[in-house]
Amino acid sequence: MTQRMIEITSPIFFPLPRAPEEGMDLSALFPEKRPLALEIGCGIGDFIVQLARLRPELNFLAIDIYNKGCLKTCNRIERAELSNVRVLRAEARYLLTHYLPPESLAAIYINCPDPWPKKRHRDRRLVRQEFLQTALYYLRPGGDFYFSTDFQDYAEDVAALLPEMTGYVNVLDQPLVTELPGYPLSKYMRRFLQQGQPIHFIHYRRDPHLPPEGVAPPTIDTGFRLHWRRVEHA
Ligand SMILES: C[S@@+](CC[C@H](N)C(=O)[O-])C[C@H]1O[C@@H](n2cnc3c(N)ncnc32)[C@H](O)[C@@H]1O
Repeated sequence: MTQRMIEITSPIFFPLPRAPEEGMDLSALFPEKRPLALEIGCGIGDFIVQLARLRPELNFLAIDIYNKGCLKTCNRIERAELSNVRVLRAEARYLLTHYLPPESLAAIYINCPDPWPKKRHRDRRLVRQEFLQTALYYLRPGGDFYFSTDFQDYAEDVAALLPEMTGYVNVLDQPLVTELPGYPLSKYMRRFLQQGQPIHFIHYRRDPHLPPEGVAPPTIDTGFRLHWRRVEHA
């Protein structure tokens, strides 16, 4: 699908260069130095605006490949006068593996990622084993991994993968929950809840005792939408 590109001039938006530049440090985009967290697929920004208010001790990168969503997110952040969010138009795996140092994230949030409900499209899902391995590499020890979805089988797949992986510990006493007190609701979550569909939440953490050498570097080099950056900027 081709997107109509709207130029984003908001000071909240950071136009990511095609390739990382020498000495580039995304944590320097913020007026105050704080631990850095990442929301992947921020949509129109209604989750991040709530979260950034709730967690003023963190700086947030909110990313999406959807240009109009980035624009709407910037507008929301500007209206809310929040200084701890920057919006980037970026593909998740590309951003992680090209622009962020290992162990640089205090938290990763992924809400209602594209579910790819058809069986033959399941391998297009973002959150699979390779992705979880990559996320672990970029989380700092003790860093949080949050995942929510309205798709039960997506939630079950992720909930089955995580206990098998060295380096993640479950923060909850169950693999999946349908309520996570204090966790803001995104646009998609609200929509599904209004339709009577539950949202499934997962909250793991990188094992705080896992040494850096205990985490394998990412191997992701293929995957649906991973070509996006090259295509869009060609
Ligand atoms: C179903 S929407 C959910 C939006 C929002 N998180 C919510 O819960 O309301 C999924 C979003 O993820 C974005 N997205 C999908 N794949 C992505 C990727 N690989 N990297 C970054 N964003 C992605 C889409 O453009 C879309 O805005």
